[in-house]
Amino acid sequence: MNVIEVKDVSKKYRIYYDKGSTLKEKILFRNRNKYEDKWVLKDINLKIKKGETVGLIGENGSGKSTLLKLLTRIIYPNKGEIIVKGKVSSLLELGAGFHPDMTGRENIYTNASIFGLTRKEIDDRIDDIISFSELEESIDNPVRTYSSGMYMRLAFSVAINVEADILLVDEILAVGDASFQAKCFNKMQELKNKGTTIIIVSHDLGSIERLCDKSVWIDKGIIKSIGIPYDVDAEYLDFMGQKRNKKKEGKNQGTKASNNNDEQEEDDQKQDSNQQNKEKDDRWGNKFVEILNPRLTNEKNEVASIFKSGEKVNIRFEYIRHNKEIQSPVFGIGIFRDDGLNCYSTNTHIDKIQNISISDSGEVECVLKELNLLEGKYTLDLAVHDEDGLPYDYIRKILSFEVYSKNKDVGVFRLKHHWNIID
Ligand SMILES: Nc1ncnc2c1ncn2[C@@H]1O[C@H](COP(=O)(O)OP(=O)(O)OP(=O)(O)O)[C@@H](O)[C@H]1O
Repeated sequence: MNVIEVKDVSKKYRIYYDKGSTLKEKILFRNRNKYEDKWVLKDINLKIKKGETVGLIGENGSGKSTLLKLLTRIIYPNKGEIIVKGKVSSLLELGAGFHPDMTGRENIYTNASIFGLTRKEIDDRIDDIISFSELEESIDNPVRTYSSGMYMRLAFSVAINVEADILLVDEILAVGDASFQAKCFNKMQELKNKGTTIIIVSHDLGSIERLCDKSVWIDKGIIKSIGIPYDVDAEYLDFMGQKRNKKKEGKNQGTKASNNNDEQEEDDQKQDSNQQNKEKDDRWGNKFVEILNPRLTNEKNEVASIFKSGEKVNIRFEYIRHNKEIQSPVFGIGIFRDDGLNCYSTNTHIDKIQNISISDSGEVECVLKELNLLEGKYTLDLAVHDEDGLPYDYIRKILSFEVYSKNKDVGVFRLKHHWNIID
């Protein structure tokens, strides 16, 4: 049975523009439109069954909270229809609904009564609510004296103790300390097991995967994908990774394009002097063979600096031979985590690549079939040297890159594995 049905729902906000504060501005801008309509949700269709736990994911400003507010009926759609069957409890804006001058205890009574509990029902539960919030010592102080974490504890404790059929939660797991977050998570798991329908907005994809049966990815006000969290989250992460790569590329091109002004020259000079310092500290060797134009490319053969864990990555660079006597140098790579840990290093000698014969110039590629590093920031070292390690060109931290992952395992690498539980 569907307990929530969202049918062709669109929502717009009206944004009013200031005509200016001075008389001159008011006259100048008198014909300016007073407002603009911004559609933040467009033709949303969604069905949620009783007992389902659904995660709403998406970039900042994509419309997730707006959808939750529509389900709570704090706001209404401009188009379409929303059907919600059952008692709804919600935890949206932090502490919304609390009166700052009332004590924690008084706020529990008013807040829980908004969710439809009678005074007797609240009396029966108040000890549980206070105990879950762990606010025994400050429960009789006005809530304006509470920290944001304390607000959240109180709000969550009320929201989960009103025995609603549907619980709507916005980003709860981002607030509060780790132990309270874990307690909230367990409580939601408990409610889920009891059959409560839960819709949760979160940027913590790991929690969504552990808790939810379904993920809904909202992008710029439309539903981009619905399905098993594992799949939808992966699609979303891919999309975000590609977007960040494009942004970075754009920025680089922008810097190159605006080469003519003084500020840019100053920046270039700073960069040059940084480069010279870097050369001193991070580059050494006799340059008999020189490394040039290093880059990392992704599965699509595009130059990139952000990769999904497990993705195929090619390390590429060119070389120029300045000393013709060098026939078969050793090429090497080293990957370091941002805390300096050497995650992996190898070279053509270790890898037993025989009979390397170079020309005056050429290109080298090291193909990493699966970059199974865990999420984090990394740098790359490149080297070309002779068989005894005498460096021709050794460059530390020549490139930086990031790895993102939806897996939350800990360590350096993701080792391929599976589990067998044997009786
Ligand atoms: N009251 C409002 N008036 C005008 N615009 C609003 C209002 N509330 C939200 N918006 C705009 O609507 C869009 C969607 O906002 P919403 O809060 O739903 O996004 P979100 O996906 O929950 O983002 P986040 O992950 O940052 O919480 C944003 O561009 C936001 O600026």
